[in-house]
Amino acid sequence: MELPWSNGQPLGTNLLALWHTVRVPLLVSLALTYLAVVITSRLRARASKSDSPPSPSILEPQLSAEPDGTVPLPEKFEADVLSKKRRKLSPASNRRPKRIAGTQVQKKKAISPVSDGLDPASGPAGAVPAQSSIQVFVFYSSLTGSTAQYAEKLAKDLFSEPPYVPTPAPPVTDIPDDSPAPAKAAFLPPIVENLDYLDLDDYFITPATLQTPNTTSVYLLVIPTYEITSPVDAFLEHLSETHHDFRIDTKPLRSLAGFSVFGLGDKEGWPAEEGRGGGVFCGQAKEVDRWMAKLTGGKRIFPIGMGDVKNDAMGSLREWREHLEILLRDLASGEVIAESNTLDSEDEEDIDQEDTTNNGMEPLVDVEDIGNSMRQTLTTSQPPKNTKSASGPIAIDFTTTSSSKRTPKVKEMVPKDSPTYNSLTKQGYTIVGSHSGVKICRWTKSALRGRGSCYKYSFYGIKSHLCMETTPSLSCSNKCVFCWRHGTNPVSTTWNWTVDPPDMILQGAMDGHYQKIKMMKGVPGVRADRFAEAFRIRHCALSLVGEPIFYPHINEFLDMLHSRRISSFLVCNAQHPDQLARLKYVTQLYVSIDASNKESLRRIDRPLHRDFWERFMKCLEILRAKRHRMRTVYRLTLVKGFNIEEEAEGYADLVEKGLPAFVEIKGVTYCGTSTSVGAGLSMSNVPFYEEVCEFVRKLNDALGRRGLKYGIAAEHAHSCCVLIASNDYFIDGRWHTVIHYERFFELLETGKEFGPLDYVGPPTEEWAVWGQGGFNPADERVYRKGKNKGKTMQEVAGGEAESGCG
Ligand SMILES: Cc1cc2nc3c(=O)[nH]c(=O)nc-3n(C[C@H](O)[C@H](O)[C@H](O)COP(=O)(O)O)c2cc1C
Ligand code: SF4
Repeated sequence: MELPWSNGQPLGTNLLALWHTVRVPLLVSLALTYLAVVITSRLRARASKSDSPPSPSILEPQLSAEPDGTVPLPEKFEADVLSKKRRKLSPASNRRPKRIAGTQVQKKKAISPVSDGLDPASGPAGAVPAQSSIQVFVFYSSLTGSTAQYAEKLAKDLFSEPPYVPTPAPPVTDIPDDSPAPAKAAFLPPIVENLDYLDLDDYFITPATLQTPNTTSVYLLVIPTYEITSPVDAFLEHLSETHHDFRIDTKPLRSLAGFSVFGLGDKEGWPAEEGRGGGVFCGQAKEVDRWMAKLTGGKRIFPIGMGDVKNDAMGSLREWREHLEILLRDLASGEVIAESNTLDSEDEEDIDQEDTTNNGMEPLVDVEDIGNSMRQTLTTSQPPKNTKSASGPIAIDFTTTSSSKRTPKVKEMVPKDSPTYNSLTKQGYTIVGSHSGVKICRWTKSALRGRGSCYKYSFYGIKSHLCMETTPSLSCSNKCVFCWRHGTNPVSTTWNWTVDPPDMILQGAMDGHYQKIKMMKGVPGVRADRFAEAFRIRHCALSLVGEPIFYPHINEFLDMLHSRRISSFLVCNAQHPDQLARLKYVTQLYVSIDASNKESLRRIDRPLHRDFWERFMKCLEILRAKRHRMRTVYRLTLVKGFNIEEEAEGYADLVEKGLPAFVEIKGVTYCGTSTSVGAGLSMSNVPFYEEVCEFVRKLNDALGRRGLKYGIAAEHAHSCCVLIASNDYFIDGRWHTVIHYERFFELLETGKEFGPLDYVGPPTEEWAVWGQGGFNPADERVYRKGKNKGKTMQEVAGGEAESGCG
């Protein structure tokens, strides 16, 4: 076929010619058309985007329209998003109802800032008004100070962050909403309380009452566990006694809004998880949880949490708090009042039965399962899946490791396999039996080398290399800030351990002492004559650490010492009037007077007894009565910033009360333990000798003003110690502070009554009287080099010096 415009050429040739003719205009027009299409579509897209509602994926669960057209945003967006958005909206758009796209949720909730802001008054206008208040109390107990920090942190962080939502709400309509409910009650700022010093009756027999009307309380308890006796034991005992006291309602704390417990423990040291009590990881916190469930009638807001102090306990506390906050918010909304945990009498029996039949074992919920178990707890009246009973304690393991090792219950005060035992032996103590200790003092070593004895030689004639320092009770009822016990010794108000016989303790202590003396034989400078003498103990200082008077057979122990012609100094902490009253003869009887008034004593001695001041005063009365039978001494340990300033008059009043024969005043020895550091003690609290002397003069003047006949008798500047003595010991124009030891034993052997002035020794050495320094010229004085020169031996001695009350 031939085409009209083919000019007789073949078809291919003609088509090619045609393409060459039209190609340029054609390609240009195609490109222009494409450009026009792209630009139009982009402009459309931009225009349509500016009209779209917010992305459902971000705001969907929390948003819905308000009648006034504003949008109640979830709290975490409130600060930044809400203000920006409201600023953007024109008045016209404000009047128009806003269309919100997304899945409809079951309940619309917008938490009022009042429920999260801690002060209702600080809530912005338009916030849901608070009808009542909830007071959160954060209680803690602490032996070495760390739990105090966790408790403070908990109180500080509570509600400080946006609400935590465990899982994002799935896009279905029939599940409960995790977002916070409107608050009906406002949270007042949390109050932190130390259980160790609280009058427990005021908080745990009846709930703490506040003056504020319509206020209910929530108790959060942060509890460490101790295998040894600790203040937690006293708290547990109080809870148990309250529950069993027939005069008190068995659920006296039922009007609390709720409680929850967080335990702190050391999983590496105490890996056992089953059961409760000391020796088990967080075992005592579990006990507290159980008692609180009983006393409140099951008002457990959230299951017990646990933190391993060696494995991110702060992180565990944070997780626990975040979950707890959800339930606290719900509590504030009035929707959930721990009702699934409410106990009836059958439940209580179950718990009691569980104690005996199940060996106290509790199911653990893994941290990953918290969301699920919580959801179940909140939404159904059934117990959570992994738990045996919602009414029993539900332990949540916020730590990651696990172990099945069991630790046996402790019956002895310091068992051989305990950390206390290890810690004490590392510090150089020899543990005798299960509750006694002996340690060679740095002054004993010094005397063996001819470098001087301690103040006891200057004041009373005791040679340090003939002195044994020991205690029949490593436990004490104080937690003095300057104590050397490194915070690991048992503390208790009563003796509740097995008791070793006195002869065994004495023999063990002497063996331990001689063993340590033997180890000195190779030490350069040890004098042969003194080394030989040292194997005949002539004096026993019952001080060291702990409370010797605590030992039930202390009188027999003293008798044994005296029958071996070993004199005795006994230092007690003025907290055990009954034992003090029962005490028979001591060569010299001391009470530690660490402060002149109640508040100062509480701060410095941190006593466990709630009636510590009454006990203290009673002991002074007893001492006053005993002054006719034996030499009595007040031991003052001066701590700068704690008990020196403005206290001379107060101390003078105490001297007037007890009329001791002597007042020994010494500067504190800085031990630098974490406990003392935790209590705010540093080298700056150690007074210089001049400061001690200045205080002594003030005290002496104050005594004079009261008409009390005392004088400054002797000094031992080397150990920062000064002696004030009753004028009874100023005989024939000279001080007679030295003891006639042989006479003391003879008097004892007569079996007749005698008094302290019957065994007064020779005059105080001239070099020891006040103003002469107190260093025996027969000894070699050694000064240390370097920056410590000029400070007292006590300051530079570090861990080698005598104990806080020794
Ligand atoms: C002597 C001693 C005994 C302890 N016994 C236990 C125990 O039985 N179970 C446990 O979980 N933790 C035990 N711990 C670890 C403490 O509970 C943990 O260190 C806690 O943080 C101490 O709190 P605090 O510093 O406030 O006293 C023990 C610690 C010490 C020093
Ligand atoms: S210094 Fe003495 S009284 Fe004070 S806690 Fe230590 S052992 Fe007890």
